[in-house]
Amino acid sequence: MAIKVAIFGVGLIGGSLGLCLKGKPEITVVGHSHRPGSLNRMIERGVVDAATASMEEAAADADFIFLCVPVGNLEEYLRKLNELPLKPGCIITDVGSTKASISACAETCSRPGVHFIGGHPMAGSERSGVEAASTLLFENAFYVLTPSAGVPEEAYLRLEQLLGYTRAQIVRVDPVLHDEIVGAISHLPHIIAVALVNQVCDYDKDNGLHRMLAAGGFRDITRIASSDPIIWRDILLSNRDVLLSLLQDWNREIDGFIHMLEERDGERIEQAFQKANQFRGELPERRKGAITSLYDIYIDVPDHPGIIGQIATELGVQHINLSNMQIIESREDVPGVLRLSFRQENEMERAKQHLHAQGYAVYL
Ligand SMILES: NC(=O)C1=CN([C@@H]2O[C@H](COP(=O)(O)OP(=O)(O)OC[C@H]3O[C@@H](n4cnc5c(N)ncnc54)[C@H](O)[C@@H]3O)[C@@H](O)[C@H]2O)C=CC1
Ligand SMILES: O=C(O)C(=O)Cc1ccc(O)cc1
Repeated sequence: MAIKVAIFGVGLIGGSLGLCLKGKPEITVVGHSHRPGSLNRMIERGVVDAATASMEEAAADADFIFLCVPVGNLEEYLRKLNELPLKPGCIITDVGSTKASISACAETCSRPGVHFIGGHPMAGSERSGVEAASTLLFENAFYVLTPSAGVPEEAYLRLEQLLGYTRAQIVRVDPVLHDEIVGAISHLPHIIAVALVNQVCDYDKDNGLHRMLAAGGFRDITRIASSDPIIWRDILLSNRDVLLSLLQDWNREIDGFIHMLEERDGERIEQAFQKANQFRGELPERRKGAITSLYDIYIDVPDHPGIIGQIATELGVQHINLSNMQIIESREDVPGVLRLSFRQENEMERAKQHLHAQGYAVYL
């Protein structure tokens, strides 16, 4: 039975969904863009089977409609779709980073035979646009669904089944609770990263030394400050009330540090680092809240061209399956440390021994 999937907004997330679904049995993926000039790009990038600037054409006969536009445009799309002829049983879902307002909007404009199920893949990056789309983006990540009470279980299960192609782990969460949690673990960190970068940017104007000396820690904590301004403007405004409350708590945390420093209270400073260290150590570190454990080793990578490809080839020749590799930058001009991740402990052990025998500094 043919399944038509329409994706509105084929950027990082829409494009990655397209890559996960295109070419799967019976599935045809149609991309929609409000800018006719970007239709060719999504075809060339291979993320959709067909592309159109007509909402009617994209939505006609679709079994699933994914809204992947900025949060500030979601409600307008939902309202417009509701005025179009849609296939009976059609499921409309979105990928927006907030869920309370779009879920409330869906309840006000729901219509019989068309089901809205809010969604939020808890994976992404600071990059944006279809060029950054990846088949692997959602693998092992959590994918939140926020169906309202009126959504038939059959529709929920149909969407869950389709999303199986993303290899993400589906979790059902209440939309308001979703925004509170994601406000704390994603939206607040983005604000903090941006505020910190801008603070340092202002100091840097005097001499340029801050920029030059900025080390690994600054880069680690501020990567997400490079995220798309429009996408994040919309997310923050949509989760305004939650964020205002979280920022009050943040001010209290910072006041705590001011107080500890004023009092030269070394003991409390130490305790603050210990508490953070312990909680962070307990996080499911393995990227994107992974379902399956990964086993990691770290190696120092010498600074010469082709070294990373050489290491991957050496493991390949030994038939050791590498699950992921990541350069952990310490300085801009030095490759630094390479993290190699394996799904099997014995593969990690074999890699460790092999690379050690080849003269690499390997550690766990
Ligand atoms: N960036 C991330 O890491 C994540 C983003 N999200 C959510 O996914 C959605 C899309 O974000 P990304 O794919 O990152 O952004 P993106 O910028 O890569 O893609 C956005 C897409 O929407 C289209 N678009 C932009 N403005 C529009 C407008 N005014 N009207 C109609 N279409 C418009 C763009 O042409 C583009 O195809 C957002 O709602 C965001 O909150 C969810 C999870 C992760
Ligand atoms: O790049 C990162 O670490 C992110 O935090 C990506 C991200 C951005 C927005 C979301 O709604 C979910 C995930």
